[in-house]
Amino acid sequence: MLNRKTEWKTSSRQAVGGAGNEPAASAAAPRRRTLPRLLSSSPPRRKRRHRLLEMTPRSAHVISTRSWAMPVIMCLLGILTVKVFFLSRSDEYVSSSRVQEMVEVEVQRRVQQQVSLLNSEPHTLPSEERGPAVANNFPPTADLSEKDRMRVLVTGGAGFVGSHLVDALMKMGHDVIVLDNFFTGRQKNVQHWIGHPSFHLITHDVVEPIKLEVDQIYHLACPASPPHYQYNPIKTIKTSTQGTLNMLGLAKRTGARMLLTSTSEVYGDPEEHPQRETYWGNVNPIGPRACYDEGKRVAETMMYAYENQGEMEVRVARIFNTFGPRMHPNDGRVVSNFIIQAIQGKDITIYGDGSQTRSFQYVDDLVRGLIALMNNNYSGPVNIGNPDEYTVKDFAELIKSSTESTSKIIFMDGTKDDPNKRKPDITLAKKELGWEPTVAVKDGLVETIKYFRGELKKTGEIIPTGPDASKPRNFADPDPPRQLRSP
Ligand SMILES: O=c1ccn([C@@H]2O[C@H](COP(=O)(O)OP(=O)(O)O[C@H]3OC[C@@H](O)[C@H](O)[C@H]3O)[C@@H](O)[C@H]2O)c(=O)[nH]1
Repeated sequence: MLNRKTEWKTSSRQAVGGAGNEPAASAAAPRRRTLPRLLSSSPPRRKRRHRLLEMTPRSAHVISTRSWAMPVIMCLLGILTVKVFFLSRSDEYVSSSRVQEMVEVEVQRRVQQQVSLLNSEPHTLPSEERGPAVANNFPPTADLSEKDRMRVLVTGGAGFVGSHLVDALMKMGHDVIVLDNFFTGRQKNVQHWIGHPSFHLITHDVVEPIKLEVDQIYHLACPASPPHYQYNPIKTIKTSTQGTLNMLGLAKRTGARMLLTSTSEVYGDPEEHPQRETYWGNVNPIGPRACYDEGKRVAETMMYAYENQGEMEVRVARIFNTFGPRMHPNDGRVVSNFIIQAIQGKDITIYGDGSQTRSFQYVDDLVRGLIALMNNNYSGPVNIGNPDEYTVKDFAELIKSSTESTSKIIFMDGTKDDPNKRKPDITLAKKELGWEPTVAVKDGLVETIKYFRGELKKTGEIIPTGPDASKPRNFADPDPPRQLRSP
């Protein structure tokens, strides 16, 4: 050992010194070697690798002095070669060319599958390929001529009213485009049209602009139930203002006629009864309902400003309380709450003393009214509602008897700025549109109760959305209250 070390030291000195009898080179070499040692105990990795690869006279000398190293290295190489040979024959070993071959085959298989899907008619595909969202049979649609068929946009088309309007337009034979951000809308409301060549569903928030080619626009998008629109008042205002501006911009660019679904809430807590379209309303501009009421009022203002300035065709429907199948189980409005409570034997909750009045129309009548207004020459605002007026207390009794419920009717605190009375004057709609409601409230209730019984069967229990859900959203808590989530 000692001899070898000495031999190595001697030979390394010989190697360095022997490399050059020039003094400059031999003086510089020790300085280069000692500097890294000051910084670390071993030389840097890169340098070490470099030294191994470099065949300097010193390393050549080291190899030559370790003559036993060569057979060991050869032996190791031999073992490695044998191992690679056996591995390549085993099942676990897959060469890179084989991997590439397998990938190509798989890609080809998938492309062929997609091409065959595209070539088949959507309604003839086996159900497992279509997925659960596509209906087996579409409802029948009219075969309109190219001249009569229109591209109709329905914003909020997956909502309660929107989806019924979509049904009517599809059945008439038009091409229908639905825009919905699914805040209160549900895909299942329009599921029966998915896959139909004339139906297009786009997930989109009207607060953002969109470019489409359309002939008519029904602009419904906006939460309409008090707990929903009060949940995020700023968003409600943006939807009615920015959303309506975006749709007006689209209408102007395409030359489409546009209908805004406004509301009886533009009359606020009315001092005129029943309300005619000429009444200017009584709205608290800073109350909890203002985000919706004032939002719709300014939306109406924008519609007529565009009409006056832009030579556009606009229509405004002031919709009164509406009910029917596809109302959201967490809607929170009086019809859905009372039915849900009654069929589950829960307390029927009246806000206030129940003397306030409302007039209820069935959704089919509303849809007929909207289509009549859109396709009529009259362009001023028109009330669309059923003048059949009830106190909320009488309405609770009606629901209780219609459902043969054992529920108790209870009275809770009234809500702020709740209008005391509401009933449409529909003289104008009768005269200009030849429209009036045809479905009696009791008949409409039969269908609606049947629908909610079906929903209850699917979900087991429905917890009605109470007045607490109306509290504006706290921005520190981004999680929506349970009542606003889809069941
Ligand atoms: O559980 C309930 C729910 C509601 N109510 C009361 O029932 C009356 C009707 O309330 P709703 O929530 O159904 O609807 P509102 O009439 O207040 O607003 C509606 O007006 C017309 C539409 O444009 C809108 O859809 C909506 O804003 C109110 O007096 C309300 O306080 C109850 O007594 N109990």
